[in-house]
Amino acid sequence: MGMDSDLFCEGLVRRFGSNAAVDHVSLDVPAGTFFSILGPSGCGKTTLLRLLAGFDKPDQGDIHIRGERMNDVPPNRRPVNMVFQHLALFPTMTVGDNIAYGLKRRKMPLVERRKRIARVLEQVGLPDLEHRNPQELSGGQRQRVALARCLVLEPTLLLLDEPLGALDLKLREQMKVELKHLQKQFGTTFVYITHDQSEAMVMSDQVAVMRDGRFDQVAPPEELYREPATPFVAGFVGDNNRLSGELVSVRDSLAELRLDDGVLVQGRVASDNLQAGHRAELYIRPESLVLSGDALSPGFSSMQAKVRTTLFDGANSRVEAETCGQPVYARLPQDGSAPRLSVDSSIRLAWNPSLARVFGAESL
Ligand SMILES: Nc1ncnc2c1ncn2[C@@H]1O[C@H](COP(=O)(O)OP(=O)(O)OP(=O)(O)O)[C@@H](O)[C@H]1O
Repeated sequence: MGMDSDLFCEGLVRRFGSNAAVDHVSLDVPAGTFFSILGPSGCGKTTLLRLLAGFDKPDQGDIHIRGERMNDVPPNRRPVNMVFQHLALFPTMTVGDNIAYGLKRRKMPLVERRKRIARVLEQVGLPDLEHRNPQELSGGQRQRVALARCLVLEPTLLLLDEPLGALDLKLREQMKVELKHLQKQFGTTFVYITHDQSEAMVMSDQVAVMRDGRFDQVAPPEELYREPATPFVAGFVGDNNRLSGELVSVRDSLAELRLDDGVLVQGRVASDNLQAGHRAELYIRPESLVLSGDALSPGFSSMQAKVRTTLFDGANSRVEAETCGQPVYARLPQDGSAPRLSVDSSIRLAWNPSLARVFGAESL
């Protein structure tokens, strides 16, 4: 790890005027990792990627690729390739010539070039399309050619800037899975930026959640989902309900909260800024809320809520209810066991406190 990683950065800062678009970011990406940087628009993802590619220079901090310091190495000398959202394949060149372009510039002999092109097209599942033009391909095929064109150069790092952003929903869903398979097959280290949490979650080995130029948390997808380190991560990654109230007490690792309608509920302590008498927020996922009758499982917390509507969406069907003037969502089982819920009826939603996370309200 550390300096031996494919990508290792320490304390990267990039300022525009008084605003730090990248604000002390450190990262450590071992070889063969699918690493995503996930964050909302304007959080600094593109700025960070440009530093890695060498299109821009950090004001502070160091970038190492496979142990070599890159700060003063120009983009074309870095072992890095980049795939953009609007991938520019050369429209008048065949697929084969598009892929050959970078190899030619490296002065690779024709015979070797032919071999590499055939192999990479095979690997991306397009063995017969070498002589087509890009406009004779589907969107997904074009995407795969763009990847093949980069991967054939065998970069240490492939940087991907929202490459699925321009595709329609169905194709995007399919390409997510395909990209993940391709990355594993090639074993190339991917650094992928996106604002789409589902993309990041499905594909990545590690996800860095970025906000205001900083990383809030770097973890595998499942850990981000189950153990979000900050309220921002809890709210940004996957669906979550947020209930706010006043902290009553903390015992062992359980926090007790008084919601604004007076109900006492519990969840696991998730931050070290919890103080009795201060505001706190409890996050509980829709699938962790159960519709409960009179018999409450021992140790469970519960609250009353009023049904607003039910939202049918197959396995992701939910009820939208209201408590303390706030919407709450609970997953509805679709095996026929879900009760019929009429609008304005009162329901009880219960949860195992170990599945809820309690943060102190952030002082901004
Ligand atoms: N050349 C520049 N000059 C001044 N400010 C800039 C420049 N480039 C980016 N910024 C600012 O830096 C911040 C981060 O921008 P950046 O493009 O990195 O965000 P992003 O996360 O990639 O957003 P998006 O998902 O919308 O592309 C923004 O506040 C942006 O306005």
